[in-house]
Amino acid sequence: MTPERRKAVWAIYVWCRRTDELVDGPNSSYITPKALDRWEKRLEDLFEGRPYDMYDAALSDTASKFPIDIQPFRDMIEGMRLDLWKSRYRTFDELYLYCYYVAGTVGLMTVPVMGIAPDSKASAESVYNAALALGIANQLTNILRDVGEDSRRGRIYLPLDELAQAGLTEEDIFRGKVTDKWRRFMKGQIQRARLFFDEAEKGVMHLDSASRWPSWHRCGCTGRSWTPSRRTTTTTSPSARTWARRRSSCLYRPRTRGRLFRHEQRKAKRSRRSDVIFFFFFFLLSCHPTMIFAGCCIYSAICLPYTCRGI
Ligand SMILES: CC(C)=CCC/C(C)=C/CC/C(C)=C/CC/C(C)=C/COP(=O)(O)OP(=O)(O)O
Repeated sequence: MTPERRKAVWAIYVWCRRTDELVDGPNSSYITPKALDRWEKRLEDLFEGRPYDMYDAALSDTASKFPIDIQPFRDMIEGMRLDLWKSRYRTFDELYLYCYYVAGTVGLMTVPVMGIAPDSKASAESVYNAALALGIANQLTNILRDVGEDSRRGRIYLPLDELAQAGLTEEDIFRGKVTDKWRRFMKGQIQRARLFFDEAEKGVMHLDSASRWPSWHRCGCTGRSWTPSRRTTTTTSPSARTWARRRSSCLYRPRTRGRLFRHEQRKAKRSRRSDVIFFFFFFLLSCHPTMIFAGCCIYSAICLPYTCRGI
């Protein structure tokens, strides 16, 4: 990513982190809806070029350089408002809305910074939808990872109607006992999160090429690596997290990368083919002792640069 875009993404990240800290951080017990209203007023001010502090100034600067819209930022604050009073989600629709507020919005905030590839034939809407899906997928994954932690705070972010259909109760969640019913239920939840990752992955290749790598990383490593993990269906312990992270770096990277950058793979294959042809040519020349020097010169002057271009 270009340094300017990187700074802009940091500014967005810092604002999101601070917003999240309001309801999840050490002072969260003092946060009231009024405090969130003040935070929203501060957001409006910084979008109008009146930042309160240097972190706001970073986002204010980003808003002046990139076509970011204020609405996803407002929506994220709305998600924090929800977190102040809501600790149960009756259906997936309710949960989806929460996921949009607290995570899908991040996708919408970042696409204008990352940029859409100039040669992309995809509509802007489909790229934004993919970005939204990446946020939802990550939030669902976090929810599945943190069931134990959330339940200790009295929160259940799993759709209650689906829990009931699986024959599970709130008590089962608080007890934290892993049963076959629980495993079956989690498998279904994981499958759904993976669908959102699939949706997101389709959009990454339409991003500006300089911005694809971090998005792909979020699709393939930090998020999705959790979802196929069997261990996450049975435990939410820190060791399982470490295990899943390790797994993500060795298994998921090559597979997803292969899919995302298929055209780059084809390019590399073409380059390997030309490499073989040139090497053969070089070999023929080198058969005669007087031609070894000439062969080296021809190879390094003509063939090598041509071969490397394709990589
Ligand atoms: C796919 C396309 C077209 C674009 C990508 C656009 C981007 C970068 C979207 C990012 C969406 C995203 C990853 C949102 C994050 C939401 C989330 C759940 C954050 C939590 O982050 P963690 O670091 O996992 O949280 P913890 O601190 O709880 O571990």
